Order: sequence, then structure tokens, then C-alpha cells
Amino acid sequence: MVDFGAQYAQLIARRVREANVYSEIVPHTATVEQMLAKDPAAIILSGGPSSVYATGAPFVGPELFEAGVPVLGICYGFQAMAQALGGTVAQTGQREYGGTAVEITEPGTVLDGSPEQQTVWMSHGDAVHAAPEGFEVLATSAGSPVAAFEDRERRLYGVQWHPEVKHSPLGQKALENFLYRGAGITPDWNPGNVVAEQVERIRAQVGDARVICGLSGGVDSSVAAALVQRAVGDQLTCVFVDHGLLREGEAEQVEKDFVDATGVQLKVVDARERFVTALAGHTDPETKRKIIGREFIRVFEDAAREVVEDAGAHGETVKFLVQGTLYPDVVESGGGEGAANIKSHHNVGGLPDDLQFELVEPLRTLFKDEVRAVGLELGVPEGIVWRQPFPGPGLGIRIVGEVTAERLTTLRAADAIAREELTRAGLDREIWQCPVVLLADVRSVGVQGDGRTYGHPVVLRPVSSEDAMTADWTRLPYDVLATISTRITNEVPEVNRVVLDVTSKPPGTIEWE
Ligand SMILES: Nc1ncnc2c1ncn2[C@@H]1O[C@H](COP(=O)(O)OP(=O)(O)OP(=O)(O)O)[C@@H](O)[C@H]1O
Ligand SMILES: O=c1[nH]c(=O)c2[nH+]cn([C@@H]3O[C@H](COP(=O)(O)O)[C@@H](O)[C@H]3O)c2[nH]1
Ligand SMILES: NC(=O)CC[C@H](N)C(=O)O
Ligand SMILES: [Mg+2]
Repeated sequence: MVDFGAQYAQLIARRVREANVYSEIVPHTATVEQMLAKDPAAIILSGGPSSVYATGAPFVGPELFEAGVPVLGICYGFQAMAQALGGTVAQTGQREYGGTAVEITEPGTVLDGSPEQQTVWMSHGDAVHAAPEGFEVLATSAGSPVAAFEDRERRLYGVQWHPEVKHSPLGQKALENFLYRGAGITPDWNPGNVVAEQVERIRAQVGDARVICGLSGGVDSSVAAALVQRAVGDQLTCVFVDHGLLREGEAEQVEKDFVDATGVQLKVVDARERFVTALAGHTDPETKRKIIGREFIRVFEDAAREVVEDAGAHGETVKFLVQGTLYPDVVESGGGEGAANIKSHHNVGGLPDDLQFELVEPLRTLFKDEVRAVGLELGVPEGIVWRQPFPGPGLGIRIVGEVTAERLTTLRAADAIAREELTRAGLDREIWQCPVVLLADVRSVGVQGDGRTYGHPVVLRPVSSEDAMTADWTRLPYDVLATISTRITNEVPEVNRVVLDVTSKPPGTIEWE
């Protein structure tokens, strides 16, 4: 898989794994010679943020397509293939983001089994206008005159959309068609045992040193902690940071659910003052994220010193910090090969430059649903494995504007109501998560109790997703929405309006900041 700076690079690699075919990712800066030296059975070219016609855009030479290796181009990779072989790529003026209707005029190899009309997930502004010579056009959409093509003889294939995302319903089938039929690969690779492999790796990395783990009670850190506990037992101390940006009841829940189930040593740090003070006066989302990332580390440093003292091991230092970092955190922070920085996740792009810890991140190449499977394998309680994600920066990135103690109280109250009603309606497993966002700098006029109010809106952002890389807004029942709206406006005095976010990802992200 050649990575052109895609948001979805690991996702493609992972879909190939799911098809029982081994895959490796190489950056687009690798030469064709280097790529071919790996003796690939097939090559996939990923999407990416550039435009093929821009100066300095990542480029593949035509020699890649002359080597006799089957190639599938996806989005940018499709456009790069078209351009390299003499087709034309330009802006249509009609951008396509999210669910897009395509018409399959000829299924060919890759689209075999696809209905004539289908909805696929797109994310592009450029389009292939003319396929290179020798290629048959397989599909079109409103914004993509050539939405898929193939040259069966040369075994070159391409699609404008993203078959790797779950929101393209026949995407996995298209990838498998390419791998099995287009490239003739036998699906005989097995993912093996992630748990055993990671336990070995962790032992090799930390030896007999003391380790701390940032534990939020969420899925990722709980699974990471369980892996490390299995690897090095009580060399591990978990640290839960109450940064004041948590939802109601969160701190208590970590102790109840995780510590009771695993017997892990836990240190709870009350850092509420510290975070609110550090965030005072800041409104830029990236600045807020970086401040939160830095403060987390400072708290972990203090906690590490205390862990050493508590153990009476004077003079020792804790060198290792375990984090439940997943691949989406890495790529959205711009950590993929040439990938754009969408937002700095506190545990990756938000880390301070003077970080002293060596990081232990056993889940760094995995996606949430894979992590859930690892968690179940490790015997992590189901209540944790199926918990909805909650971002480390917490309510701090759900207040659009400055974070203050009062605003946090307002948002926490609105959030608790939304969560309670969604749980009551039995919708917890159906939705991925439902951020409640306070638009702290927006006010609108209301009439309550015959009086005028000038309050703030909150946004409900219910989304469905498999892995957080793409998402769709969840069609919640109107009566549930009505109950949430009525309760929030009645019970939270600062809020006089509730609005619903009906944006997919892309173009929106799940969180507002
Ligand atoms: N309040 C917290 N205290 C300590 N560590 C935290 C806290 N919040 C986040 N972290 C650290 O940051 C990492 C990333 O946070 P993130 O929210 O992505 O994962 P999670 O909370 O473990 O799982 P989930 O995505 O299900 O919420 C966590 O795995 C954990 O190591
Ligand atoms: O630990 C985290 N630290 C962060 O800085 C962070 N930002 C977003 N998220 C969570 O990641 C998923 C994708 O969110 P976005 O669509 O907003 O990027 C969603 O599940 C978000 O809740 C974070 N988690
Ligand atoms: N997702 C992609 O690969 C996008 C390709 C290119 N940047 C476009 O907008 O068309
Ligand atoms: Mg979390």
C-alpha cells in the first residue's frame, strides 16, 4: 500500500488484513525500485490531500504500471494513475463529500456483484475527466465523469471513492475482488494472536522497570492497561487524571469498573484547578488541545514521582508511560506519512516537546473495533469494552469558546440529560457516541415563563461509526430528541435552545474542535 498522505492509510491496510492478505505500507516518497524490491503481489495507491496537477504533488512514475504488478488506485491514487498514464484530472467544481450516488455502467472485475445504482463514500474535489487509453470506464457520478475504470489486460484498476470505509457498503467486496480476482492472490494469511505478540513486545521494551499508564476508564486505555498488566504485572501503576473536563460520575466509574475487575493499582489525581487555570483565556481549538496535552504530561510526571516515593524506591525514575493511543489518534494528528493535521489529539500531537517518558503504545496501529476484540480476548469487562468513546480533552473541546468552570457546569448538566435519555431509550449500542456541544460564544433570544431569555444553544451530535474514521449522523427517534430538548431547556437555565447536527464525517469531524 503506497501512502499518499491518506487519512485512511491504515484503514486500507486493515481491510486487506481482514481479507486474509498480508500488507505493508510504504510512503509515496519510496522509489518505484524500492516498491518493486518488496516483490509485491499487488499494489494499492491510497488517497491523499494534494491535487495531482499541483506543483510538488506526490507523483508515481509510469514505470510502476509497467512492471506487470496489479495496481488499484483509490481517490488520489486513482487520479495519480490516470494522470501518469495520459488521462486528464481536473477540478469539476462539484466536490463530493460523504454519501454519493454512483452509477455502475459496467461492473468489470473490481465492481463485480455491485448493483447498477449504489451509494459510496466520497471525499474529493478533483476528478478524472478522461480515462487513459486502454481503460474502460466502469462508473460515473454527478461530480466524477470517470468514477472507476480498469484495464483488464494490464491489471490496472481504480475507483474515485473509498472502498475501505465502512460507509461504502460494497467496499470490502470491491477490495476482495481486486485482491483475489484482479491480482489472483490466495487469502491465506492469518492475523495471528495480537495479544501474545504485544505481551512479548511490551516485556522486551520495559524489562523490569516501573511503568505508569494514563487510565481514563475508556476502552483504549483499559485494554492497553490490561495488556501491560498481563506483560509486567505489578510493575504497573495506573494514573487517572480528574481534569475537571469529565462528565458526571466518571471518576467513580473507573474505580468501580476497572479496578474491581482487574485489581490494578490506581492513583487518582485531582487536577481540576490546574487545567481550568491553564485554559483560561484560550479559544483556539488547537491551542486548547496543546495545553491539555501538556498539562496531562505534567500531571503524569508528578504522579510518577509519587509512585516511586510510595514504593520507597528513592532515586529511581519512571521511564515508561503507557497510553491507549489508537491509529485514528495518530493519523488525525498528522502522524501518517504526509497526512494532514486535522486536530492534535492530546496523547499524540498535543504532547509537549520536552516529554521525558518513553511511550508504550501497544494499540497504535489498531482501530477501535479491533481493540474491542483484543479487550474481549483479554477478559476486560464487557461494560468497558462496549463503552462509548470519550475524548481525553473531554468537555474542554466541547465548549466552543473559552473554557470556564461555570460553562463546564452548564455543559455537564446538559450532557448528563442527553446520556440519561439515550440510555433510557436503549440506544447506547446503536450510536457510537453523542457529543453535546456548548456554543458558549453564541446567544439567541428565547421566551421562557413569558419572559425574554438570551441564552446559549447546545448542539446534539449523535453519530454512528465503526472506527471513528468516518461517521454518519444517527437518525434518532423524534420523540427521544424532543424529550432531550425539553429537559435540557427546562433543567439547565443557561441553555434556551437545542439544535441537531446532521453532518456526516467527512466533511465534519465528530467533535466540534
Ligand atoms: N482522564 C484521564 N486520565 C488519564 N489518562 C487519560 C485520561 N484521558 C485520556 N487519557 C489517556 O489518553 C489516551 C487517549 O484517550 P482516549 O479518550 O482516546 O482513549 P480512552 O479514553 O482510553 O478510550 P475511549 O476512546 O474509549 O474514550 C487514553 O488511552 C489514556 O492513556
Ligand atoms: O483521546 C482523544 N483525544 C483527543 O484529543 C481526541 N479528539 C477526538 N477524539 C475522539 O476521536 C474520535 C474521532 O473524533 P473526531 O472525528 O472529532 O476527530 C471521536 O470518538 C472523538 O471523541 C479524541 N480522543
Ligand atoms: N481523498 C482524496 O484522495 C482526495 C484527492 C484530492 N485531494 C481531491 O480532492 O480530489
Ligand atoms: Mg477517552
